Amino acid sequence: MRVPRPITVHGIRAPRGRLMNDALRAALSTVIDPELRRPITELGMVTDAELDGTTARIGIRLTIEGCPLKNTIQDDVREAVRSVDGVESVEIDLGYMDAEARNRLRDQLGHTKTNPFADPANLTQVYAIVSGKGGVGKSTVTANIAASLATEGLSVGIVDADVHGFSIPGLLNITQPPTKLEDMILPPVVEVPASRRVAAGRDDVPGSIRVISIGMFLEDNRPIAWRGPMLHRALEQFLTDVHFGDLDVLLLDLPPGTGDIAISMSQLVPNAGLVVVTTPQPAAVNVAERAGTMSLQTGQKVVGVVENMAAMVMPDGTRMEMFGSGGGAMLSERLGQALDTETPLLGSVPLDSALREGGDTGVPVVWSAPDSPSARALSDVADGIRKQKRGLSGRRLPLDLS
Ligand SMILES: Nc1ncnc2c1ncn2[C@@H]1O[C@H](COP(=O)(O)OP(=O)(O)OP(=O)(O)O)[C@@H](O)[C@H]1O
Repeated sequence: MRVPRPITVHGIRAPRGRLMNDALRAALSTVIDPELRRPITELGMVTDAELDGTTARIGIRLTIEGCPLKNTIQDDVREAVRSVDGVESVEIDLGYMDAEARNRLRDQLGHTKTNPFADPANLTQVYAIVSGKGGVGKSTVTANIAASLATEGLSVGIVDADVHGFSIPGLLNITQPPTKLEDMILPPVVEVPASRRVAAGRDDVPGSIRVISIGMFLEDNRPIAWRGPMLHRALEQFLTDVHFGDLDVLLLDLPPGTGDIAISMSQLVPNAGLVVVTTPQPAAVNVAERAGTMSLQTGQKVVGVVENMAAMVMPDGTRMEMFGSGGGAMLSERLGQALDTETPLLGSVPLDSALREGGDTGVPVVWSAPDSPSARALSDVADGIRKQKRGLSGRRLPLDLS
């Protein structure tokens, strides 16, 4: 029987110095690491790619042992390699990077262990979603703004630093823990569902959401009793140790109120704009106003107000104002006067069972029921945020004044 000869190999060397098969390597370059969002061939993860008869032998080196995405990467590798002419079976030799390789990778990613968002030249738009009191829907609004922006093809990050009510992982159905790569943390990534990407005409530019949450670092569901300095350190670590890559937008979900973490945030991310969430109730507006006017002390900008849990339109056309009405407009006006700047009402999100269900199932309503009244209002809020111009405060301007 004639044994097929291995296909000729050209040029490219694997990390161990072996020559790789061009066609297999080209196929492998379409496999994207789910966390790092780059082709595995660029990340030093492919150690071998040989065609032995009709069997493709692929060497893969994962970043860490117990990598939570091991199966996904192997499946993607198999699928990509099977598409190459002449391949009938795929054998994967799985290994792991040593500390040196991981450090090289960290350097290649440009992770500097500094807080990139404090750099005035950083181009990421940063917004803190704040509220005067708990339970007004701040986290739900955050998750949906992120989902809506990602649907438009943006790369979005969320820092969930709401120590007392961290809920972002549940709202986005994230069960995968972050990956630790030496002193760098890779956050789990949530992809926009294919159907939503296609509907938004963004199939070619897939957006994503990278999430880090205080809840990912706690055992069990124990309550956290942290004092200010610990909260400060946690937020600082999220901003320095987590590798978010190049983000278009970073959203910070902070505990409600005007406590220590709000002050820490203003020190760690001075350029962050504030989005103040309130319900339509006058009592909620008073406390939300205090959260907004904190910006007078911190020097941050309030970019707008979101009214949540607004009137629900019933099947007979009547409006059910469970929490009253007018709070959003009132807060927008009061903050505008107090801060002497425009603080628009970015949207009024009605009470909607589709929104609550989306939160319970981990699929934001802008994805699960995009035509529902709450999803439409939340998409408008995201549009309003997207149109914000990044503040020039603290940024270097291209002027030569010498
Ligand atoms: N417009 C809405 N319609 C129906 N349910 C809503 C709406 N907004 C929020 N909810 C529900 O209200 C509850 C509280 O929302 P969420 O956890 O987002 O509030 P929060 O302000 O982040 O609270 P905390 O700061 O205490 O964590 C959740 O169960 C959520 O599903």
